[in-house]
Amino acid sequence: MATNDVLAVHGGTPLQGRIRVRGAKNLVSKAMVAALLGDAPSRLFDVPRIRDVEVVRGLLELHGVRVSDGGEDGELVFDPANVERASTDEINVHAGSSRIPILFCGPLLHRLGHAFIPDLGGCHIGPRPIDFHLQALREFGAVVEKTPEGLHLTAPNGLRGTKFELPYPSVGATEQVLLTAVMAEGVTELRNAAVEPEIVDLICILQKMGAIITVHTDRVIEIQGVPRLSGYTHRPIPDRIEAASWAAAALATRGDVEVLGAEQGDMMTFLNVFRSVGGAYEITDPRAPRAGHPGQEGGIRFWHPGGELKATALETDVHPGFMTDWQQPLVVALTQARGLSIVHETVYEQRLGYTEALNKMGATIQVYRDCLGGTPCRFGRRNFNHSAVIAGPSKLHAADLVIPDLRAGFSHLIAALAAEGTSRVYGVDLINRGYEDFEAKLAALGAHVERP
Ligand SMILES: CC(=O)N[C@H]1[C@@H](OP(=O)(O)OP(=O)(O)OC[C@H]2O[C@@H](n3ccc(=O)[nH]c3=O)[C@H](O)[C@@H]2O)O[C@H](CO)[C@@H](O)[C@@H]1O
Ligand SMILES: C=C(OP(=O)(O)O)C(=O)O
Repeated sequence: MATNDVLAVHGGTPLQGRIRVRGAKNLVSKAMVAALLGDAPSRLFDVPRIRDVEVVRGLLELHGVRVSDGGEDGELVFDPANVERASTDEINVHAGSSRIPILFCGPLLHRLGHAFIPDLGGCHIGPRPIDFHLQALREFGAVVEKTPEGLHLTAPNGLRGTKFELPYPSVGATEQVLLTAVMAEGVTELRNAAVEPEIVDLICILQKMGAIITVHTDRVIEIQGVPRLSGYTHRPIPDRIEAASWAAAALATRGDVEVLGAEQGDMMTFLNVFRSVGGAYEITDPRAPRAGHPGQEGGIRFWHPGGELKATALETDVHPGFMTDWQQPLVVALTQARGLSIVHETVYEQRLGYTEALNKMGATIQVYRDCLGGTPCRFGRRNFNHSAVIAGPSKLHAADLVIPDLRAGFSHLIAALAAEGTSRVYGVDLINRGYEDFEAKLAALGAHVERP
């Protein structure tokens, strides 16, 4: 961590104002990988300036893809005319920085017959194995060799469509199958697929490129391989995790924040919980114009309507359930709710470690190994602290905090903003991995923060 990687946060001021979210971190980076599959340039709008985008851009450029800025702010153009092998040393510069490199497997195997994948990064919220990815790739005909420097993959007999059932609806493994199956020979049937909005948007992109993908009921996706794909032009779905994070910040600080660009459809489950704990929101998107504001850019306005927040019980789950990435920011707001809130984290086994820092600030959160929810999950009886009981309301006070990962980091930041006094938050640069210009946005919302 750099010595200046610290933010002094003077808490106690409600966040108020407007900020804007752009393309979703969890779609944009995959859309960039999809551009590798085309035989013509692709154009992507609303690309946020975040670390994951830089990493994927770097990897694409190493593989010969020309990446340039388009005419609009946030527009990137990818020209895959000269895709080529990159050296393992150069690729390894990006080792440990993101999870996206694993999705280069299928596209690179199609384009080059070989792929080298460095060690993955991403948030430390559980072991995060890639066994489903590798199993699926082997089913397609890939040969995977694990070496100390990373993964080498080849496809000596090409890639062929297959029938594959995921043991759990993994987002990344579903994307792996999609990005591989679209140009594999024959038909692929994927069962127990993830159907997150970011996946549906990736399917839209692939369809624009010429892919034939059918989403059946019951998490079944069928892909008919095609011999060539063209480029795409696409404006991605907005970042629903960032939008929910600002919503949680508004609630925890008793503030009022309009998130321009946020969309109701992909946030319905979050909105229901937000309202049931006592938060207020208004859909201000252009499809719901307000009198006197015709045609203005809209989104969702979130605010604390006064009075006390109410405790709730929630379980994180795959879509359409309550997203795991919403959990950490929302829990900070739950420390301000009267009564006992219960959170059962069913997607990652180790996503509650950040609650220790909240307790240090005055919160009362107890974590449990048991499944404290209606649905027993994969982690029950496996010794993982994956349920939490939050007793509130608690008065939060300032503390020195070290950011462990992206969403936990944002939750630390919200807690510092809601707390009385000045906190020092170390390792804040990690937040740039998924929150564009977060310091400028904090300033726009009236937060008192500074780099000491
Ligand atoms: C870059 C990106 O899009 N990240 C998102 C993506 O992560 P990511 O795609 O890594 O998450 P997955 O949906 O794959 O993981 C879900 C669960 O499946 C397990 N698993 C996954 C793959 C595998 O091969 N074996 C295995 O056991 C994981 O350890 C985890 O417990 O979806 C998660 C779930 O919505 C989000 O929290 C992340 O923000
Ligand atoms: C877990 C997350 O991301 P990643 O998969 O990139 O680590 C996240 O965005 O909250």
